Amino acid sequence: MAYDYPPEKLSIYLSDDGGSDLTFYAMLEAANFSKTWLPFCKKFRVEPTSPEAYFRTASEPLNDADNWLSVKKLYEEMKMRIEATIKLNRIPDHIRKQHKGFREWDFVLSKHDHQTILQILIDGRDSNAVDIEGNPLPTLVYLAREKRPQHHHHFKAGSMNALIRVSSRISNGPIILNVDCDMYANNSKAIKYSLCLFMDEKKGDEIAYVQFLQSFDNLTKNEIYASSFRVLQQLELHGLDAIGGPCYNGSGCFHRREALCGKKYEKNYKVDWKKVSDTKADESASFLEETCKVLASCTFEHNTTWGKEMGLIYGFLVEDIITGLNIQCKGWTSMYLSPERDGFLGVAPITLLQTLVQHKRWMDGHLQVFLSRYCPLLYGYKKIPLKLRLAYCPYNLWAANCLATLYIVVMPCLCLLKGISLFPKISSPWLFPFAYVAFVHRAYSLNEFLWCGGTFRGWCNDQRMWLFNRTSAYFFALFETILKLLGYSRLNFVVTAKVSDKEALKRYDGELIEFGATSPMFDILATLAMLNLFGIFGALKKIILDVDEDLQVLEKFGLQTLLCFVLVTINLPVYQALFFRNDNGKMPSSVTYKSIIFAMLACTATMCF
Ligand SMILES: O=c1ccn([C@@H]2O[C@H](COP(=O)(O)OP(=O)(O)O[C@H]3O[C@H](CO)[C@@H](O)[C@H](O)[C@H]3O)[C@@H](O)[C@H]2O)c(=O)[nH]1
Ligand SMILES: [Mn+2]
Repeated sequence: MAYDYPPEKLSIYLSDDGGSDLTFYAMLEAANFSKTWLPFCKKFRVEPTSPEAYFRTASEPLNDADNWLSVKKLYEEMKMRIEATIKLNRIPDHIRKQHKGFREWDFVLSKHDHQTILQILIDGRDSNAVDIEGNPLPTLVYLAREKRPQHHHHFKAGSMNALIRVSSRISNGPIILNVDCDMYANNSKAIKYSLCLFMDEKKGDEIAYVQFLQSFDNLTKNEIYASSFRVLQQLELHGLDAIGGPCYNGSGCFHRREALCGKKYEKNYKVDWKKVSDTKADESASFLEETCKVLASCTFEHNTTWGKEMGLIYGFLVEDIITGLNIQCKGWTSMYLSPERDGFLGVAPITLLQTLVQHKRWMDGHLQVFLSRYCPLLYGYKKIPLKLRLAYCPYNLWAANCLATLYIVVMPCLCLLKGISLFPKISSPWLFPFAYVAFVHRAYSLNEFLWCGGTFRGWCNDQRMWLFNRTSAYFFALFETILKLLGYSRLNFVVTAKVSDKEALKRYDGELIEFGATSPMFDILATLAMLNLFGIFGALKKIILDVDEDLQVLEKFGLQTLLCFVLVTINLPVYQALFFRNDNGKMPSSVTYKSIIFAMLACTATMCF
């Protein structure tokens, strides 16, 4: 709400897919607080404009400290009221009386079974809707779309489409910004920046969306879970600008409403910005609340093209990617923006399992896109440049990467135990191509990583996460996508966890990898780690026992042993979690036993046959 932009031209919509009266209450409090907060932001040039993030680090200014402190106190009191209510887990009567909207929850059966709840908390057209200094406030709307067990809700895409329809009736702004629930505005100029691109006289009218770089405010220095996608975001996505535009990443993205609603780009399409502004409805707020409800109902989309041609596309785990691709295939371009001060900050997963689950969903979704009729190579034919079609493919095929990685993790090590040499001898000239791939390619990657502002340890962690992801999350993603194709499994969006306990948070800040749960993914990771440990033992045994052949062994198995050694080094935190840690983040003992048994079985089987 506190963006550096005329408030009367802003409307903010919150989609509550949880359909919770607690969220509604928090929003009501926020609406009230905004009357103080907006003038405060202007006066003290607050950045970031999220009070929670701002007060976490800011200290009072020298001039007008009293005013500053009183607002901070107001904020903290509000926070306490909200937290107390959450603890109570119901809305007390004196609060219920504050707003007619609470009455809606008398009819809510559960979060999966309720009517549309639509409340205009601040009506920007109302002359009484002003802040404490008498300036207008932006419109603020709460929406919980209708949910019924017998109707599919299509996850985030469904909720976005409901929002698009409701907002088109109430404010109908030509540009839509969408932000995930775990992100906050970090740069009050972001709207103006994106408008600069949309309103560019030469190229602006071609742009369908402006995607901001996704950053996170909870990253540690060396990013143990490699969540920032440093190189991808800072180099690769920028590069796409030159060949048709970046993909849509789901959050921190400004869309042209028309393009999002399915309009095709026509040559010489021109927007007259003076005309598009101010097409607001002139009915009363309560009338709008009643008439818009049907737009967010379960049945509204039946027999329409919503989810197919209009709005976000249904049926994919990466609704954002597929929607962006579809828009580009309609002739629009897109742009990538990464201002010096990040536009939006989000929350990255803080445990290994959360990270793996998130990756699994993404890779599952990407592969699903590749195998669907939207496969960029075919679907984009004659619609988008070949370069852009090709650029989508590496991401789409990330999951398939698991096969090669699993091979390189398992086979060299087993062959080492069995005494089969896979790579050229150390003295052979054929060693060169292998050495080249192994060292030069990694050196290049390290260089890129450092260039994008990462640390050396960060790069090592990044490499480890590649290994973990590819051998577990991607493998399961591949597996599940195939099952889905064969009709054995259904689409399921596993929401990334937003809360974790304090101890886990501490370990995260200390950059200690959090296992602490049983999961088939951990079984795989631990087994592979054990396997390579056995491989190294086997190699050492050979070197020590065959004393006179000493050099022969190294000569023949040098590269293979080195590979095993590198894998063992990458896996050091796994051994630590398996055998040496005592905190709750260690590997559960069932995983330890399983991994030892599986690895031993694999080794014995190889030795015997
Ligand atoms: O049934 C649902 C499920 C999710 N969401 C919203 O979708 C957003 C993203 O969900 P989250 O669990 O945070 O997923 P992430 O993995 O963090 O999200 C990334 O990946 C998603 C695609 O998999 C994109 O939609 C997101 O924009 C992108 O940030 C959140 O705001 C959710 O509230 C809904 O509204 N309804
Ligand atoms: Mn998220």
